[in-house]
Parts: sequence; C-alpha cells; structure tokens
Amino acid sequence: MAKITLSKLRHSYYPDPSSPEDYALKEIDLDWSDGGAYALLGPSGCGKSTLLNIISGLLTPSEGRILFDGEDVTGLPPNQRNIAQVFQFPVIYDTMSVFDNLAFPLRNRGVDEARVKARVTEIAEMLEVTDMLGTRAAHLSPDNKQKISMGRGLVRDDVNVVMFDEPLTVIDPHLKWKLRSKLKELHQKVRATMIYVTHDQTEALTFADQVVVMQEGEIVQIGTPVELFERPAHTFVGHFIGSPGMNVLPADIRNGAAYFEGHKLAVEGRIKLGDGLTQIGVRPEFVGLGDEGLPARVRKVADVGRHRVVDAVVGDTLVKAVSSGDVPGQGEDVHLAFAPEHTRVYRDGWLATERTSQ
Ligand SMILES: Nc1ncnc2c1ncn2[C@@H]1O[C@H](COP(=O)(O)OP(=O)(O)OP(=O)(O)O)[C@@H](O)[C@H]1O
Repeated sequence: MAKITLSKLRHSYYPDPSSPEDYALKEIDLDWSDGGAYALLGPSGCGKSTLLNIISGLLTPSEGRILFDGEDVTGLPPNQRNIAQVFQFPVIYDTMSVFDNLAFPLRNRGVDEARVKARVTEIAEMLEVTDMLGTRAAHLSPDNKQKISMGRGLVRDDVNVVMFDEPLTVIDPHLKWKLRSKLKELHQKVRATMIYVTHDQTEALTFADQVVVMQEGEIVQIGTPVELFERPAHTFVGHFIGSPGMNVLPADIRNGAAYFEGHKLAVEGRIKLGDGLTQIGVRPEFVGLGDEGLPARVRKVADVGRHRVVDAVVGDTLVKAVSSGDVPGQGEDVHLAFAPEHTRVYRDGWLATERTSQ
C-alpha cells in the first residue's frame, strides 16, 4: 500500500483555460497516508470522478503531479499504477464461480495456487460469502454480486490503493447499511489505503477516517466526521453535512460583534477582520428552545423519530432547532438560545471566527 500525494493538481477539459470557472479541478494539494480510509464527498459535478480518473491514470491532469510513496506516477498508464477499483456496477464474470471470480486478479498476476486458495478463503470469510464460493456468479443477487466485486478489489495485498466509486448505487436501500458497515470492518482488517467516492454523506461518514469535501472543483474541508460536523470550515460543509444542515443566517458585524435580526449574538471567539458577505452558522442541534434568547414563533414541527425538528421564525428568518424533549406547538412563541461555542461567523462562505482557547 502507498502514501498518495496530489501536488498542485489542476484540470481543465478546455484546451486554453483562462478563468477559474474553466477548471473542473481548481488547485488540489493533498496527502493521503498509507493504510488510511478516505472519502471524497460532494454533489454531482463537483469534480470527484475527474479526480478519481486522474489518480487511476485514465486522465492526465492539465497541471500538477501525483506521487505514490514519493514516486511520480503522473505519466504512468492505469495498468502500471497497481490500483484496484470497485465501480458502481458489479464487474464480475457471470460464467465463473464465486471462487474463480475472487481468484481472478491473483491468477492474472501469476500468484501460485496455494496462495490463491489461502487469500480467497480469507477474503470470502471477511465478506461472509464462504458458502457461495462454489456458486456460479450468474445466480447471485445484485448485492451479492457487488460484494464479490468488492472482494475482487480487496483480494490483492500488493496494490497501492483500492478505490471505490459510488459502490452502493445498485444496492437496495435496506441492504445498504449492511454493506456500508461491512466495508468499514474490511478496512480495519485489510488496512489498505482506500478512497471511497460518493455524494452520500452517510456513506462517507460511516466509512472514512478522513473526509475530503468538494464543491465546484475545490476542496472546501478535509476532516474527521466529527470535525466536519462540529466546526464546518465553509457554509457549504455545514449545509451539506447534517440532517437538517446548519442554519446559515444573515449577519451584520459592528464593532467586532455579530448581530442577527437586530440581536447581538455571542459567538465562539474573535471575528476576523475583512470584507464580504457575513453570515452566522449554527447547527440545529445547538439551538435551544426555552424562555431565554431570541424571540421567535414556531412555524412547523416535524417528528422524525428520535427527535423533533422545529422550524421557528425570528423576524423574517427561518431557524431550525432539533430537540429530543418537549417542544412548543405550531404558532406558539418561544425563545431560541444559540450555544456560543457552536455559533460562528462566515465571510463569503468561509469560517471567519477564531475559537477562543479554553
Ligand atoms: N469529458 C468532459 N468534458 C468536459 N467537461 C467535463 C467532462 N467530464 C466532466 N466534465 C465537467 O467537469 C466537472 C466535474 O465533473 P465530474 O464528473 O468530475 O464531477 P462528479 O463530482 O464526479 O459528478 P458525478 O457524481 O455526477 O459524476 C463538471 O462540471 C462536468 O460537467
């Protein structure tokens, strides 16, 4: 397995790019450690496939370099990069048995039969498909086919990286959670460098130790799932991750203090100086409902099982709050209290408060 470095990568599909909008990938600098579990997360069109294709060698970047363990592979074709890939749709041979499908990547590289048998048996146990080894792949259900496809990606232990490209797309929703946690478990056992590409926050946050969030060709934050939830570096991350996403509210900054709908708010720390559109970001989980705070009126309450989501209006602005206790009903007056350590200022989308050290 390898450490992967992306250095000053940029890519444009146009021959003569002139403005930042011409780039499907803006400048990307990234280090992925050997053996880590990473996710690339972002909405459709943000550049995930472009980046994946550059790493696998299907696409040559307009600028920058890709290094595996410090060795420049930018000019190498896919077959010389020693990568395993698992795609959206299962890639297996229907006429072969499950055993032969799993053995294929090893036999293809001339691994001896004793080692093939040992490794296939090991991977089959991890995937809990031992009882299917003799079955013809054509007879498998779609989710089992995709499991075997994943097994084929994991069976070689000499690859630099295993890349998963939206691997759960074809899986029934009620089976997704099973495969999601299976993959996490597999990473812990196999300890390969893995990159998981998805637009689904649950998949990314379940799988990865570190998530790279992309928007419009740019990395907006790299962090652990907890970091992305607790301290989004950009309003996009706050909005995209979480359900419901972070409240992003209009704000005025006067004399170093933040005001929302005319009320002064306590925020996590000092507000950085600068020009641009300022907004307040606070997650619904950190908005308390009670007798103190900003006066608001409840517009709607949604019961989503474990908790309730309350839509309240302050002045003209909608604020969401999540509560697991009793909540006021529709049309009632209430006060909202934003937890100061979780209330931040953003300027032109980017975090503009500094945390006061505790
Ligand atoms: N072959 C191409 N020629 C021109 N533009 C392209 C090409 N492939 C992708 N793009 C553009 O590059 C940008 C990034 O696309 P990309 O497919 O990498 O995003 P993505 O995040 O993988 O989206 P999806 O999940 O829909 O595949 C988009 O604006 C897309 O329209």
